[in-house]
Parts: sequence; C-alpha cells; structure tokens
Amino acid sequence: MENPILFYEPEAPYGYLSNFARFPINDGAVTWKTVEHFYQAQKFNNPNIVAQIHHARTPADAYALGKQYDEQVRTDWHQRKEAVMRDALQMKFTQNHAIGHWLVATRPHTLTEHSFKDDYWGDGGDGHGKNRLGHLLMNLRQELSITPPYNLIHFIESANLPTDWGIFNMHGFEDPDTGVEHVALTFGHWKEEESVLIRLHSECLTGDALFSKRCDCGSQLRRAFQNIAQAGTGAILYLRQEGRGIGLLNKIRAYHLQDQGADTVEANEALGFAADLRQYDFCRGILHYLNINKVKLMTNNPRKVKALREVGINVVERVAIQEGQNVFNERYLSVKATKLGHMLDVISPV
Ligand SMILES: Nc1nc2c(ncn2[C@@H]2O[C@H](COP(=O)(O)OP(=O)(O)OP(=O)(O)O)[C@@H](O)[C@H]2O)c(=O)[nH]1
Ligand SMILES: [Zn+2]
Repeated sequence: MENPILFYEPEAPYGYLSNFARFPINDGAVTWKTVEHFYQAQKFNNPNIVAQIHHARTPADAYALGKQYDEQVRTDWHQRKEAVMRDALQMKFTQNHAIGHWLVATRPHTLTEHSFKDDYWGDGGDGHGKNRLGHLLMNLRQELSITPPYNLIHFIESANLPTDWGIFNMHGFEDPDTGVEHVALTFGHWKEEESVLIRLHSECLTGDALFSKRCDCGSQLRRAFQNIAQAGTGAILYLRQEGRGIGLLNKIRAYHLQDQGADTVEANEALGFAADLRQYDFCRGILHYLNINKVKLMTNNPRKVKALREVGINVVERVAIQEGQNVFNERYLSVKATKLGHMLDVISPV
C-alpha cells in the first residue's frame, strides 16, 4: 500500500472517514446522527442509556455518555465490538452514496486513524496502535470496489463551474475498464426519492464547441442548461461518446461520406460500425454517486430511454428537447426520426 492517508478530525481533509463525521445511518429501526452515536449505544442493554446516547446532540456527547456508563457495558462487548463497527461502517458508506465512492477513490493508500488517544481503533499517535478502524475501512473499500455500482465508474474530484446559467458543480469520473473520462454537472439539491431533471449528453465536439449546424447537439446542450437553471435542480451527464461512440476522427470520416450523399446511418455502416455504439451501464454509477434514483430525461431518443431502463436507471418521464433545427441538419434530423426512432417534429427536406 502507498503512503498512508491520516484522518482524525471530521473537519480536516478526509474527515468523512471519521466516526464523528455527520453522516446519518439507519439500522432498519432507528436513524443515528453518526456512527459514533450508533456504536456507543450498542455497548448497553439498558434502554434508558441507549435513548440518552441516541439523543446526544454531538458525537462527542455520545462518546462521553459511553464513558460515563462504562461499568454498565454489556459483558460480551469486547467480542462484539468489531462486528458492530463493521456493520456501522457498512451502513455509513452505503447509505451515504458519495462517500462510498470517495472511500473507493482512496485506493491504494493505507487508511490510518491518527489518534493519540486510541491505540485500538487508531494508531496511538506514533504508529504503535492497531488502527483497527483503518483496517475495517480498507476491508470495506476492497468489498465496494468490486461491487456495482461502485465498480462501474471511479469518482475522481469535484469543482465549481460558473456558467451563463448559474454556478454548477462539476464532478469528474473515470471508467475503470476503458480509462475514458466523463463529467457530471449538477445544479441545486435533491432528496433520493425525488425525480431529477437530467440530460445524458453525448459529447459532440463539432456541435458543442465548434458551433456546427450539421447537428442539434450544441443547441440541445444550451437548452439543457437553461431548463435545469429554470427548474432550480438537475444534472447534465456529459458523456465522452463522441460520434455515437465511434470517436471524432471516425465521425469526420462519416461526415465525409455524408458530404458524398450517404446518410448518418449509412455512413457509419459504410465504415464498418453499427449506427449507434453507445453504452450507458456506467451511468448507473454516476447517478448513484449523485444520489439520483428517478430521472426525468431530456431526450428525443426513445432508444436512449430504453437503454437506460435496461441498465436499471428509473426513467419516470421523457422531456422533449427539440432544438437547433436548420437547413444544414434537416436531412440528419429526418434520418434520426425515420431510421433511429427519434421523436422529432421534423420538417422533411424538400
Ligand atoms: N457517427 C455519427 N455521429 C454523429 C453524427 N451526428 C452527430 N453525431 C453524434 O451523435 C451524438 C449525439 O447523438 P444524437 O443522435 O444527436 O442525439 P441522442 O443523444 O441520441 O438523442 P438526444 O438525447 O435526443 O439528443 C454525439 O456523440 C454526436 O457526436 C453523425 O452524422 N455520425
Ligand atoms: Zn452533434
């Protein structure tokens, strides 16, 4: 393992790894403010003590109560505590989606609770301690890293992205199988049970960045930003699937054939590609990270709706996004409608 990540204070870097970090856990019956509240309460059979710890305002108060009633700790606690801690960490990192992906992203570093006060769960401050918390976290990290949806995409980092439509949050991801980088842009906040307005936008350098009129992508991207800003919440998953998955240079080869009369499907096929090579499975990992369970999908492409549902994404509504129709892309749009099933009110070319 490479150089250790030392964690302790919840407010410090990697503080989310601390049992004092404010991530609630639900044990099926009760919601606990933090892992510390849950862990301290499991020491006792006395319901009054358990209730006092459950209502403790802070994890430090919960810890203090655990100490205060030390002589009433259950007799089998020493044998049970590791299993209790393991359950608590499992709940914390799977019920709070983003930190589960953050934990996986700490690989391959050693995780060490750098605590001068605790040489069982921590390292004792000078490394003589057992660091059992660090070891349980690394075991859980290994488990999650091979489990969907954590293994479908790797979260890398987030940053702010000021745009013409407001300040979005940008989240970078990497496909563990292909190394392809993807981006999600989020605006506002939502609860897991809400349906969120999203756009799965396939990268189109020509349309998104070079103001091309050969397609509708750039106009659709701008409209997606506008719709989300107006709605107050939403997300754009910007997927590096240039050319419906054949890449930029092959798309230029396809455009070259289209300049000679082929349509957008015939050109792909003439190059030996299917009409649409895009896969969406990894999107499940991105949406899980973003705590999005139900989506209102901005698209004209029913095949995309079907493809997302097939990989387990709950599309509750399709929101039309017809933008940017012009003389240069009329034929392209009408072929998408007739051959690729797009739902477009296309003015058929003369
Ligand atoms: N191979 C190929 N790709 C194209 C062509 N025109 C646009 N694209 C790519 O198609 C992708 C966008 O797909 P679209 O069919 O426009 O739209 P969609 O994402 O399937 O459906 P919507 O969600 O309604 O936009 C981008 O990756 C573009 O680079 C083309 O003529 N040939
Ligand atoms: Zn395009």
